[in-house]
Amino acid sequence: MIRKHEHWLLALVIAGGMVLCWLVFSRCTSVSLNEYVEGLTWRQVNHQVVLNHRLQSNQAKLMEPVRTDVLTVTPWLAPIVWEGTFDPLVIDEAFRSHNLTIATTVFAVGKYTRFLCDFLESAEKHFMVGLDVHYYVFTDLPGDVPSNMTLGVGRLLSIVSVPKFDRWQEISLRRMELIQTAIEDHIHREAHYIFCLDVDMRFHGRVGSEALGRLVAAIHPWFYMYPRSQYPYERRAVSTASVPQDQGDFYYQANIFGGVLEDVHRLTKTCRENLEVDKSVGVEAVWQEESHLNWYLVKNKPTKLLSPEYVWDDARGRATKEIKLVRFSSVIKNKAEVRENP
Ligand SMILES: CC(=O)N[C@H]1[C@@H](OP(=O)(O)OP(=O)(O)OC[C@H]2O[C@@H](n3ccc(=O)[nH]c3=O)[C@H](O)[C@@H]2O)O[C@H](CO)[C@H](O)[C@@H]1O
Ligand SMILES: [Mn+2]
Repeated sequence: MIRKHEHWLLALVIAGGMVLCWLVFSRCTSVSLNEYVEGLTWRQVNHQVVLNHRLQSNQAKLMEPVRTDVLTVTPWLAPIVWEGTFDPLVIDEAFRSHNLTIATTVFAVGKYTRFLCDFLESAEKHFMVGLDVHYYVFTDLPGDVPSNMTLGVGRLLSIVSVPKFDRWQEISLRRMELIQTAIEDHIHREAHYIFCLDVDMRFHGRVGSEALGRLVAAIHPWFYMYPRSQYPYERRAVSTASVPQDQGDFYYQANIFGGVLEDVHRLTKTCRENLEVDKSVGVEAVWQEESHLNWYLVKNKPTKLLSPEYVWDDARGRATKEIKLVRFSSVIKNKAEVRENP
């Protein structure tokens, strides 16, 4: 009787040991996976503003705000960049000596390759002029990427081959996954900052170092005058992108977002994971990856916001009086003709 009892005890100890080993092993593998991602080495960014002793901006006067018609700082003390809030000479001088490389991702899949020429030509005139820019063109049609474009000094273009998905929504939302993977594969070694841009866009004015920050997003040109309850966030609780009526600060447009590699990597990884959870239950958020981006930015506040000057829409017509300068805007496109599906 006692012997039988001992056998049971032994079996119990062995089983317990096996469970313990499995727990330790599975923890080790998950830790090492996390470490792989966290172990990426990010290029350090120097945030000091050091100016040439001869260069001074006009004196800023505390009692004379430069813009009284718009909000220039958020409740969490992030600046909102508008014309008049910065001195381009001072900002450029402050960043010039840091030898920065700005990775710039742009997707041109299927018929969207037709937008590349104007996009790149205008970017060469206005986007991060004076800094090193490395464009990464993600496309399924490498032969359609303009090859005769002369890029400025310090500016490079690489082509990243990607598959074409059947639906435009899928092409658009898969960008989160493809950007995450590209950062892990090589971009983390190659750049200090990254900007992720739509291709059906054109630059009209300066988008320079004033737009650099840890985590940067642009305020959507169609919704900034509305209360948060009217923002087109995903509202269905079944989606991981769901935002309740009483939350949210601004509605951001996904046509331009960026920041330092580490922060943008975390953003794309989280959005990609949430997009996959949604997909597994057959849900697609109302504005695809833009809904997920907005959900992320409700929780993780951007450190710098770009006013709608930085993401205008030609379809809105002439800019309103608070927009002193349209810098970057969506071109009008025939959606039915250019997209894969309605
Ligand atoms: C006014 C409006 O309706 N805005 C929404 C619409 O923006 P957009 O109309 O700006 O979406 P879009 O058609 O420009 O697609 C986004 C980007 O994906 C790439 N692309 C897309 C399709 C394709 O066949 N090939 C290709 O390369 C390309 O870089 C393009 O710029 O859709 C987005 C979908 O995420 C967002 O929800 C926007 O809020
Ligand atoms: Mn677009």
